Amino acid sequence: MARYAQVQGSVALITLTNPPVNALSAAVRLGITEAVTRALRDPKVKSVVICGENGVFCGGADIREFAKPMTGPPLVPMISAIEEGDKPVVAAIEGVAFGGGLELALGCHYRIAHSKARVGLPEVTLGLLPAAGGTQRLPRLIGLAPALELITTGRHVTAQEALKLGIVDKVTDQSAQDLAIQFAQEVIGQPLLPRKLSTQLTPCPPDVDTILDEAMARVKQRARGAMAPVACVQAVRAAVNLPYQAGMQKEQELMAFLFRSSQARALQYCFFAQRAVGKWSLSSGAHSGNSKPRPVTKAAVIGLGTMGRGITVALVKAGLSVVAVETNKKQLEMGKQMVSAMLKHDAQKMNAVPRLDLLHYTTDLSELKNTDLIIEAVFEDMALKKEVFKKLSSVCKPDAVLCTNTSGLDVDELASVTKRPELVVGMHFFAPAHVMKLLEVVRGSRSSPEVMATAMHLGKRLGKVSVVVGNCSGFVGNRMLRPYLDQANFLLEEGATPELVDGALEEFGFPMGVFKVSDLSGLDVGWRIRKEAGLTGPNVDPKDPLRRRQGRRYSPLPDLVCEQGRLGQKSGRGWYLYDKPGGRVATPDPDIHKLLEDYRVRHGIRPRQIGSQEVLERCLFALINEGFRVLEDGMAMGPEGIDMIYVFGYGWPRHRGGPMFYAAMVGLPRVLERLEYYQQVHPDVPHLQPSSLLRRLVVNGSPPLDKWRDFLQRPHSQL
Ligand SMILES: CC(C)(COP(=O)(O)OP(=O)(O)OC[C@H]1O[C@@H](n2cnc3c(N)ncnc32)[C@H](O)[C@@H]1OP(=O)(O)O)[C@@H](O)C(=O)NCCC(=O)NCCSC(=O)/C=C/CCCCCCCCCCCCC(=O)O
Repeated sequence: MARYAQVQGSVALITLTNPPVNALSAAVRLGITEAVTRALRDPKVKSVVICGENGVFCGGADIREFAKPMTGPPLVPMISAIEEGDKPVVAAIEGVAFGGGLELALGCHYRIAHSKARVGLPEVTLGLLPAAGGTQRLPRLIGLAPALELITTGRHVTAQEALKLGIVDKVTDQSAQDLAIQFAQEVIGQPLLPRKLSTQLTPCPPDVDTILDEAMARVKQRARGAMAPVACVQAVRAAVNLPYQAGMQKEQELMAFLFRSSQARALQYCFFAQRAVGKWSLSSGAHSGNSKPRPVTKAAVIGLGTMGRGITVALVKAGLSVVAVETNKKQLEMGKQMVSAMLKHDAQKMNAVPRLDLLHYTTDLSELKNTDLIIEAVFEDMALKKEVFKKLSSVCKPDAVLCTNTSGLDVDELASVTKRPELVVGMHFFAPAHVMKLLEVVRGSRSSPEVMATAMHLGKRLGKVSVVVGNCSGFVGNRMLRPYLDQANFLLEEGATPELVDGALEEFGFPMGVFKVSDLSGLDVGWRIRKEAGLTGPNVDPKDPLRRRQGRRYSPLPDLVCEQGRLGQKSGRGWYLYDKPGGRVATPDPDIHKLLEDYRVRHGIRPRQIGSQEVLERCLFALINEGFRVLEDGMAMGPEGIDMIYVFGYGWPRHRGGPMFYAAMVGLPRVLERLEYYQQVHPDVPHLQPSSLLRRLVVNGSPPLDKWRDFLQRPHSQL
């Protein structure tokens, strides 16, 4: 796992060999330890170079090992032995040096990086801290403020920035390994002590306490309950206040606390789940490994509303040539201006030139003859979308892929109006589409494996986390949202306020509670959907009482709020009050409290005290229950897909792993017991009826999440 060679007569070359990222597994650590001992003992060796095979230095500790009992030599003494040795050691960094990989490099006396290399300490994103000396050596090397920023955010830096910060000593466009070997010979005999970071003091500005206090306040505010960033600041504080060995002791103590935490487990689960969803498979046997994507060089977007503009920007940023179609001339002009502005803004941030040359605007669908893939993003109306698809089917080349950005309409119904249903697929982006990482790729019953591969591959090019889902109403994300929203409204009826419900959800870790999100999105969106579904407005069955629709409990509260012209942020009033239309700062509104009180009086509801626990259980367990139904219905490949949808699309706190992971952490028997309880209290809410899959899992001893698939009834997959 580490190769040893002697080169140029006196240089020992140690190469990490653990593809694909040379993670520091037990075997690699053993290999490095043995190789370093050999090099330090061999009198013919005067200096050492450490590098990684296949153009990657090291992706850090082996994350898969964290779930198992530790074996092999520990990292800390391994790195100390390198630093303490009396021969200069040079790290040759190609590809990446992340986490333990950078800590290994910091234990070396010199670091040389390839110009395309990136370095960083991303442990915080895994619920950990850089506990192989990273929190003690990096501040000593680059100073307090930059070290705090890198360690608490896990941000990756380019070789050029690493050079400026002083993390690396040289950057080369040639082979980092060759330069390191040459450099290792040049530094033989130079004093090593100043290069041993553990012997140095952290450079301290006079306002050191202020810097640390501000950093702590900042991470607490951003962390939304995540513990690792806070522990990172505490560890870096030790690098300032304590001698190196005591600082290391503090680093280990903090790591021991984080290492076994549920947050670390959740974040590490997310790391692997994010990668797992890219490896899709269909019930037909087609999968990401055997299905080839079609080449896409020219794409089109139909409709330049909010979604269409964001999708256009995302495509151009990925280097695709894009035809943007908008039949309404005024809307086209407005769209054009906004797309250009967004592209210019992004390019400015990255010091690049906006690729406006990749764009062509038109009102004419017949200009799509040569496009490889078209994304329809017109108004969410089935009749309109069908009309567009019919036209696309006749004007586009026969093998062009037709995608819809619908957020929940039937993809098969759209495919049925084309002459190529096998080339139709859903690509459900989330607003703003050029920013949000999530993409639901919706498989219609006739979507071909090739077309799935094309959509998934395009998602990857756009930098999205793409998840394959089945074609059901609302797909996965929005389908699970409905019971969550319903419960939030029912809680208002029963005695809660918007700020009480939102407070509990924000305390849980959501960036915004459900009512603030609704205000942000615009309350009229849901109102229109409810009208179309016959839940409110003229199509309501006259026999239905006000708080009952289609055989189940219904809360008309959101409709009443809309009827008062309170449409959310855009009108300056929604569930909250804003300082002006378009204002962002929500304040609780006495008028809403009055509306709720009057409503309860009118309907004879005695308000009761509602606590955070009930808010969380009712909102989150109802959502989770629908997640089990999604699995049972075969609409998702597995719980990982659902979790990634919620983490990347709906603000579910990553340190809680996603709803299905959270359910497993809470304990499935507990989730089942609470759902049964609430269902008894609210028998007219079918969403609270526990799913059969949840019951089956509990009966079978609550197996771990990666075994849930074994308990699905077959044939189950709609994918
Ligand atoms: C940028 C990457 C490296 C590569 O990206 P890309 O090219 O796109 O490829 P990927 O698809 O992401 O990855 C390819 C496959 O490799 C797998 N992978 C990647 N990195 C790792 C890794 N570090 N470990 C294991 N596996 C890894 C990945 O899953 C893919 O596999 P597959 O194809 O899906 O099967 C990118 O991958 C990346 O960013 N990787 C992660 C980098 C990272 O986060 N590194 C930090 C790791 S944590 C670390 O280094 C910690 C160091 C401190 C060590 C402390 C030592 C532990 C002390 C224990 C304390 C004990 C307390 C005990 C208390 C008690 O007693 O209870």
